[in-house]
Amino acid sequence: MPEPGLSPLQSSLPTAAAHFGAHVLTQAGSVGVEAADAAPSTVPVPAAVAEPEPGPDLGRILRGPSGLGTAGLSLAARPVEPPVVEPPVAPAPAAPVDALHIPGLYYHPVAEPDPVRVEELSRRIKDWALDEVQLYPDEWEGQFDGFSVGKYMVACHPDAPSIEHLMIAARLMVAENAVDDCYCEDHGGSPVGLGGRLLLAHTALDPLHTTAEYHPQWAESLHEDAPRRSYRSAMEYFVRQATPSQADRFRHDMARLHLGYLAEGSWAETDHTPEVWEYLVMRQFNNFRPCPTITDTVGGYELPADLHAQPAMQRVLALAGNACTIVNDLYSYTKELASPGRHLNLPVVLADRENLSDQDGYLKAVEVHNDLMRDFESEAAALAAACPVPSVLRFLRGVAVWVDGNHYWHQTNTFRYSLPDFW
Ligand SMILES: CC(C)=CCC/C(C)=C(\C)COP(=O)(O)OP(=O)(O)O
Ligand SMILES: [Mg+2]
Repeated sequence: MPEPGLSPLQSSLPTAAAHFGAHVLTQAGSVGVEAADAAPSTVPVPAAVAEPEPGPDLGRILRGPSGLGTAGLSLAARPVEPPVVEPPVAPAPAAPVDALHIPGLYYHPVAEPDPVRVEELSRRIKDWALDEVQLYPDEWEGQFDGFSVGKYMVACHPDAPSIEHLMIAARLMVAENAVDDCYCEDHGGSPVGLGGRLLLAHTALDPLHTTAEYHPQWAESLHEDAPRRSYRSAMEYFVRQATPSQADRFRHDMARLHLGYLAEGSWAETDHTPEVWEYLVMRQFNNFRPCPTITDTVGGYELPADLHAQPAMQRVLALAGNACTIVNDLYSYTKELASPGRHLNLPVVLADRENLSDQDGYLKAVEVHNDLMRDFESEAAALAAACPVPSVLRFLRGVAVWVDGNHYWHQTNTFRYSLPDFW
């Protein structure tokens, strides 16, 4: 069951996010107030967090440019704060009933995702998959529906101003899973030749620039299989909505993801079980990170590149992605045990490398997850206090909501996941 009480992140972010977020949402789209209300951001807020001095680099960015005629460009000085209005106190959402429960797992229940949005998004993403990218043959329809990407993305992006913004996230989520399933895992994937396939697919995100003679062959190749068709199309929609630096951020995160797939594949090929820390390295790359880091694009605003690049923000993003990904290791444990070959996940590696029983390996993985969650939350709270810029606060809130929505999707996806009998 979830632990009671406010996390450091909940204690410091919600008020700020509600104030600044509501402001930005109003600018971004018509459903702003409703969307902001749907986020679990209305918990009571205790006393303000003490503000540490920003480091020299962060201080410089917050002060903004200092040359002649730049007075209006300072991030810190920009008069964007609406009047402070305390949000209404809503009851904390309860854990869903017909769902999987991992005893001792630290997580935050979310409000039930808006069913109207879920239905509309589910309909539109299926149309895209079938009509625009010919994603799957008829016999995979049940698995596509059972994945419930509509519910997933509505839970993770309650502040999206429109269904079209949600479609940005949903297309990428479907495409990322298509590449993982078809190139790496159980829908025809294999470590053999993986590097070449991933590299060519990566150019659907980060295009080839070459001579007129060779360019057409490359362009045609992007239509040759479902992973490339879906990456190409999802990216085309994404870059229309994203700023150039958001697109660049995404490409970098996807390159990280592909590097992680390659390490996982090479260990599978040689039947190598990594040390626990080595596994954690691989899983930091083979990771959900590209999903929470588009929260600003999906929300209709931008976290400036300089603030995204801050080491403190990078640490928060890595911890959030790692917590999300170890959640997957816990919920997909039985699915992966049943899959062909030996599938690595944190419980399996812990049991092997630390000579633990399967049960103790699993229970230790729960602890590792909980530590990652707590570190994510305290580092995000510290960053929010050090850098109370509206876009930073809203972005941190968006990442936290993504982490919670990701947990919710795993916990409620009983079509895909089940739990071991360890308790
Ligand atoms: C959505 C996205 C960026 C996916 C990339 C990698 C991925 C599919 C995961 C991090 C989930 O892990 P896993 O491959 O183990 O997924 P399942 O356990 O099969 O659900
Ligand atoms: Mg898994």
